[in-house]
Amino acid sequence: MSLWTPDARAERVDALLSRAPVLPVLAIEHLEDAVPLARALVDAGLPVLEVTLRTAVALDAVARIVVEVPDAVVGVGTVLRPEDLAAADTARAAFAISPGATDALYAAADTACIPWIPAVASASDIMRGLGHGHRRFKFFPAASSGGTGALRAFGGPFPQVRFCPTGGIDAGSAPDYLALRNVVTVGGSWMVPAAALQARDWAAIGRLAREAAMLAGSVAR
Ligand SMILES: O=C(O)C(=O)C[C@H](O)[C@H](O)COP(=O)(O)O
Repeated sequence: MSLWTPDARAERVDALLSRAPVLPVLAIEHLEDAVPLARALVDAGLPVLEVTLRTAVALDAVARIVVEVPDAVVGVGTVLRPEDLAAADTARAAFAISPGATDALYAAADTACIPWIPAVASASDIMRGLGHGHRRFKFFPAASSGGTGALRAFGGPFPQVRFCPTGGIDAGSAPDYLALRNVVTVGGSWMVPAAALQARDWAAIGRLAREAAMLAGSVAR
């Protein structure tokens, strides 16, 4: 038995992800970077963040951002196992998002209060997700799984499905994705270049984030 109806789940994910055209995907190595990085992104107009579980401090970073940057909508990324989903909930993240999906995660998400966004890369993946009552998916790795052409093609058999394409997208290609009716938001790390993060150059990250936040305005759907 699921706590979520398909409608409730899709509405909740849309409400979260549609707050910004771009979802920054973050790998935070140093806990002290979490709050200034989140502030730079939120102030630039990108309030929805994905903090990936790729680093040891990720969950502590989420907890800090939740408390200290109240305007941020923080999700936990790289959710690979049900334990990760539970940890995201405990850290008071707004959502959890994965690079793929497993039966164990589909089952755990049914009884979790935190909304979970599985990822797909094929029509079969989408059909499996639909069978579990999901209609919102990350599309990963977007660029190498067919990019905008694949998303346009998915729109035929799956008109009720919308996506957050992520993986290999940058400021140049993001507008092409955002122009598609079945794209809610675009995920990516391009606005947080490794060198700028290492140098704690929040101004440079803020500039790139501001450009990313303006992308939706340049797109006619
Ligand atoms: O770690 C995860 O859970 C992922 O799904 C992977 C990330 O979303 C992408 O690696 C971001 O892609 P880039 O913008 O190409 O850096």
